[in-house]
Amino acid sequence: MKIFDAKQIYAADSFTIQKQQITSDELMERASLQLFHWLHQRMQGAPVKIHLFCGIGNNGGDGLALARHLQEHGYHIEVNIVNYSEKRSPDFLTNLDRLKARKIWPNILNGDSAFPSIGVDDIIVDAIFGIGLNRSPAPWVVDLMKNLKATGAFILSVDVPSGLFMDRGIEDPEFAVEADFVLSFQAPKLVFFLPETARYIKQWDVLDIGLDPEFLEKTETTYKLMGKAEVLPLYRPRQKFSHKGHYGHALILGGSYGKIGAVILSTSACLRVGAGLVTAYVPQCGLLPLQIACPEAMVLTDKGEKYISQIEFDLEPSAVGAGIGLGTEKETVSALSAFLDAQKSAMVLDADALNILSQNRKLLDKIPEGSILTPHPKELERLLGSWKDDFEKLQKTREFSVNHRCIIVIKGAHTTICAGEKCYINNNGNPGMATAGSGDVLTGFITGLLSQGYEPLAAAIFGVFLHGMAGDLAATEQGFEALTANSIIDFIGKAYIELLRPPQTQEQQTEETEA
Ligand SMILES: NC(=O)C1=CN([C@@H]2O[C@H](COP(=O)(O)OP(=O)(O)OC[C@H]3O[C@@H](n4cnc5c(N)ncnc54)[C@H](OP(=O)(O)O)[C@@H]3O)[C@@H](O)[C@H]2O)[C@H](O)CC1
Ligand SMILES: [K+]
Repeated sequence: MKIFDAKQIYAADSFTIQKQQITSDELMERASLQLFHWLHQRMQGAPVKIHLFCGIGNNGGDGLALARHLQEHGYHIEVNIVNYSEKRSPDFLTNLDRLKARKIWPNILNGDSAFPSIGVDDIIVDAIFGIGLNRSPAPWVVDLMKNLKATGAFILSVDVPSGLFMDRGIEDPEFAVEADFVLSFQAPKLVFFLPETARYIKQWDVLDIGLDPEFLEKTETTYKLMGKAEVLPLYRPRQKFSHKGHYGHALILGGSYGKIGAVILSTSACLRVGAGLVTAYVPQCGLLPLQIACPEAMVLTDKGEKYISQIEFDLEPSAVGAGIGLGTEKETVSALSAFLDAQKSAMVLDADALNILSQNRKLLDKIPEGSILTPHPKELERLLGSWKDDFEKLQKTREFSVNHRCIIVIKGAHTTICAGEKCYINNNGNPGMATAGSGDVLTGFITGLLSQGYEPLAAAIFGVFLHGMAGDLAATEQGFEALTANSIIDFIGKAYIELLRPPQTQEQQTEETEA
């Protein structure tokens, strides 16, 4: 699913208005009717008080139009206008007149107004600011936002939580509304998935307001949300008359004294994602544990007892995943440097391999083209330097990806894959996966996919999605707390099955609900 920026949404608005020969007011009416239907379907006329807080722009206009539909259907509403500017938009004014014609008189809230009384079981509709926010809200508006939160009532935000910018971070964490639910028009917004702003959005849904489909199709976006529709076409089915040689020979390279477990996790993940053959290359102390834990894998040992000091082997792996538990000893750095000189095809670089690259920046030029780097945010910071907000972080990551011709997988709640100027945001996975070794498993998955012939970007996208899906299936059975990295490996088979399961027909869905 594409994630459009504010400029593209405004452009889609104007294009739609022109092509469909409608007025902007009609578009607002569509938007507000969608909001109303969503609410009405869930509330079924329940006598809960709904407090609408409307700004003076089009987001506020949506709120006013929604108030009218709610009132027409007998809902108990109270309308407040957050009067932060005198520049009221024409469609806001039209909807204000329509409300007044129905004898609904909104409270006008200014800096010195008392905050209306709201019960904890009431509902708040937040239509203060939409995608048009371009400066921090005035202190009294911030106070009002704090008061909304303090009521404990359910907050439904229209389009975006008020106070969030679409292209930069906020100055202070209190400058935005924390929404329990966001109803976003046409497409989700980037801020829903960024670590600094995602906390303002507990849940979200998209409302289709009929923006021109052709325009949306043609408009290229920097960000895409990964879903089954994007991931499934990447799948490479296994052939009936194939043998293990068709699925590549992957090499997992890493480990040091006390960190052999990481290699075990990566190696078994690589096997279980479908690699034909897997060899682990480890220091000598890793031989026994690996042979016992992963009997299907082969093991090659370095001459170093406790850490890798000179990478030498006599095989031509179809994919390499390096860095897990590697350590950053001086000899290991030289060994990795020499290895990178010889390695020509795209590989996966993780953990200490990334730390070594950050500390020895000359090595960055040796990264084979198309390689996949899988940093967690701290490792990313070591590679890129610090950033002022998530937007700058993503911009720097994209630049790094272009300059070093590699793919970067930023691990996190919404793992984000940057490949050149394009980024793909993952939307599955769960907090149970924030556990030791989860990243080692991901490295194993991506390496295993590369070895089976997936293109680097496809391997990264497919691997991240399957990893999240396996984690979700594991969490369903085990809960968040008991989930370990091994659980993710154990559920990879079910994740494949789930991914490949044909969509249910309407009849099957009904049968399931009735059962
Ligand atoms: N296609 C769609 O998705 C549709 C969306 N709709 C809704 O429209 C809003 C966007 O509406 P817009 O009027 O452009 O912007 P806002 O309502 O967010 O803001 C209104 C104006 O407020 C000014 N502004 C910005 N920041 C501040 C601030 N901190 N303090 C005071 N005022 C501020 C700014 O104007 P200025 O000229 O003063 O800079 C804004 O323009 C979208 O989110 C949807 O809810 C349509 O209803 C249908 C189509
Ligand atoms: K809003």
